[in-house]
Amino acid sequence: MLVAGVDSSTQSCKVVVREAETGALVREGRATHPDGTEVDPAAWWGALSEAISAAGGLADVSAASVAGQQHGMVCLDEGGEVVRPALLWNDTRSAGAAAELIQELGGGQAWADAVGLVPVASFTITKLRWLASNEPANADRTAAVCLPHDWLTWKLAGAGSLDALRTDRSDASGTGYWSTPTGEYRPDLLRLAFGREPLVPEVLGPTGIAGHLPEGASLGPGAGDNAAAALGAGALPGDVLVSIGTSGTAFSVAETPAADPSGTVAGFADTTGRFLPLVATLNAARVLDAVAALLGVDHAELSRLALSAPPGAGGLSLVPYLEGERTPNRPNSTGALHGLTLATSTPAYLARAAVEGMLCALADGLDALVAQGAEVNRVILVGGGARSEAVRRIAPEVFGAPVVVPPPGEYVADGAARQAAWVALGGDAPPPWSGGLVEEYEAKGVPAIRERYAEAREHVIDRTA
Ligand SMILES: Nc1ncnc2c1ncn2[C@@H]1O[C@H](COP(=O)(O)OP(=O)(O)O)[C@@H](O)[C@H]1O
Ligand SMILES: O=C(CO)[C@@H](O)[C@H](O)COP(=O)(O)O
Repeated sequence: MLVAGVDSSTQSCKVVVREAETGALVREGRATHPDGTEVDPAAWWGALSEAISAAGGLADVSAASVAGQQHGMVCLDEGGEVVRPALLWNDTRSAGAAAELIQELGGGQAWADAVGLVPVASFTITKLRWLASNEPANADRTAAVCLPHDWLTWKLAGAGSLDALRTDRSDASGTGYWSTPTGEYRPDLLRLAFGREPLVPEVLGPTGIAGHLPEGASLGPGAGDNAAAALGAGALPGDVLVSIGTSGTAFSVAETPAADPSGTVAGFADTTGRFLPLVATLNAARVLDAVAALLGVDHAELSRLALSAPPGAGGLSLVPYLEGERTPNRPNSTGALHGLTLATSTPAYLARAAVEGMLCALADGLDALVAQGAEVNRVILVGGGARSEAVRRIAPEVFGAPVVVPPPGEYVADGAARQAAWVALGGDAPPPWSGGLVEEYEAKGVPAIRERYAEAREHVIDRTA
């Protein structure tokens, strides 16, 4: 029996077809997404169709699930047409709306208690407030609001009435109007943000059926991409997953919901009925892309250069806020390079500072998870940035914990496929797919890297416009 999993992520769409019982990979395909923090969902549909074709089609699968980038606001009118391009998780125009909403509900603690997170520009609820305030005609046309994975699942199921929209608790928990602690929508918060209650998708349980493909295969509930990665990588208690994709994320599977009034840790839900405390940064793999482009080298050479410079890069510290930042909440900030001397003005030192700076921002996230009660026995590194040898070898020095790297793969799409297998096979738990051999990286922690970074990150300036 075959199942399919989809990862509709920020930069691309990936499809895997696997054997339901064993998880063995049978076929895969991918296609790219356009750049930008505002994207017409039609581009995702085009990329999904291309990736499905590249993966040999879905005619022979028994079930499929879609995972996707979290938080993006997809507004639909009464007829199911998209009202405006989706605002993505990394679009910071709703930072002011986030500040308003925090103040209106009575502060961070009130939000953490109500839904498990404190609004920042990434979360859907702030985008709805921005729409109501800045594009009233588009707000008026909005009959339903859903997330990227909900919309793609609905399209795969034939784009019926708006009542057919479905989601899952992991992605619902990133909206700001669904409560992780209670497992219910908060229509009052939707009204607070948007002035009224647009239709929102029904939230399915872990193996709920969201619809069917034209050939009859069941569509699972799907998931937010980070929750799907946790399922795909088979994280155990004491593991923290760090994903280095467009976003950088650090998260673990927990038995109880997080409620961090500072907003650093977002108290998301996972795909299985548990919880997924998570810290996200806006700047991860693309920091390395940018520095490689700046130096005129490819990723392999960037990695070689970084590893040729000493730990700490001679005091050169790169603060990676190239897209503004969400953790810490500095949406208008810019990146910075501190500690430049004649000796450190070389490609090798810059490459090392880029890798270390990007990892230091994630190490701050690990600290925040620990403060919320997470154990960090080991870090599992996934995402495109984990393909860099420099990242893999420098990560334990920065994190001060052992790092394991599963074989290169598409862990979000795999998690979606494993959910689809659970839907197809039934039972109390997803099938126990065995992962491949992991590579282990251990190194003595180098606290000086983070100490220097902590000093540097206090000295950034905001963008001019
Ligand atoms: N060897 C490598 N070293 C560093 N970065 C890499 C490498 N290979 C791919 N990447 C980067 O990883 C990112 C894509 O990772 P991915 O996890 O698929 O992101 P997303 O899920 O956000 O679309 C791109 O920015 C890409 O340039
Ligand atoms: O905003 C978050 C998590 O809260 C991001 O992790 C998005 O879910 C996008 O993920 P990638 O495309 O970078 O994997």
